[in-house]
Amino acid sequence: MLLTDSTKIITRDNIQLLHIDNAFASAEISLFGGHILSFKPKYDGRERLWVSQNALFDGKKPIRGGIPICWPWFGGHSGNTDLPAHGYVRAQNWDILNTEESDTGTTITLKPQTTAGEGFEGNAQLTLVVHVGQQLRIQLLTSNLGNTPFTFNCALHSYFAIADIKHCELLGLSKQYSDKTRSLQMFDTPQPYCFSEETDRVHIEQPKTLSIIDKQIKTRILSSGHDSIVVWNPWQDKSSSMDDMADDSYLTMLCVETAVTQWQEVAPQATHTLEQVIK
Ligand SMILES: O=P(O)(O)OC[C@H]1O[C@@H](O)[C@H](O)[C@@H](O)[C@@H]1O
Repeated sequence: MLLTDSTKIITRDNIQLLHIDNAFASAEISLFGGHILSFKPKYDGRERLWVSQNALFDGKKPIRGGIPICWPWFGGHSGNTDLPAHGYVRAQNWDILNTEESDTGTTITLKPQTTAGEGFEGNAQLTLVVHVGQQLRIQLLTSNLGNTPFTFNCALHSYFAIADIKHCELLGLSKQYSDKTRSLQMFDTPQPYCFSEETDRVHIEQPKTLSIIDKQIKTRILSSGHDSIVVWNPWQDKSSSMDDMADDSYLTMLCVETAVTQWQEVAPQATHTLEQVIK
């Protein structure tokens, strides 16, 4: 695969990373999982993504942090609890299909080595298109190559780097959410939306724009092709119980995930596009 001048491959432990450095930004994408690990626009030099200091790069376990790709289901599998949470492509090696430079940045196209796996019957093609420019644009395209429709769920499970979870606010959500920490009961979205405990919520609404306000600094998240936004912070006890998170690391991260959780149908020869843009 021919890489452009602004892209190179580096190795970290057992995995290969694509490092991108162009006039607008730098970024890093792990070929294990098609998993974006870093995005730093040059106009402010601020890292937008959080990666756990205890994350494993063993090429077996999904990386804790960055933007895991959840597909073709979200959370646990509905029929078989033995199957991996969030699907199987985040623990797979991905291939580079193309790298391209334009006036606005570098575009990288990747695909997982296979889309077939236990727990999913569809004949699908999955493509990840990442544009690294002044903003980061991520598109996850799910195409149906078969003759019958299939349904799937997915998410761009972004971990945002923040200064302090106890002093940050999420703007842009207003309806009800299903609370995974309270037996999936429905609650009204708090206003203002601040954080003081374990948070694991599926908001069934489709806001185009969300903002994380963190010590006056704003990170903007634009979404399309989604039916939900998932908001997650494990808080202290769960962080401590996870091997790949430090005890206090919940303080500096917030997941805001552009997601499909309501089983999107894809007709034969059709393509569904899930998109998240980070500014
Ligand atoms: O540990 P994992 O599989 O990466 O998942 C992390 C979290 O991901 C969130 O999307 C889920 O809503 C949480 O329930 C889950 O704990």
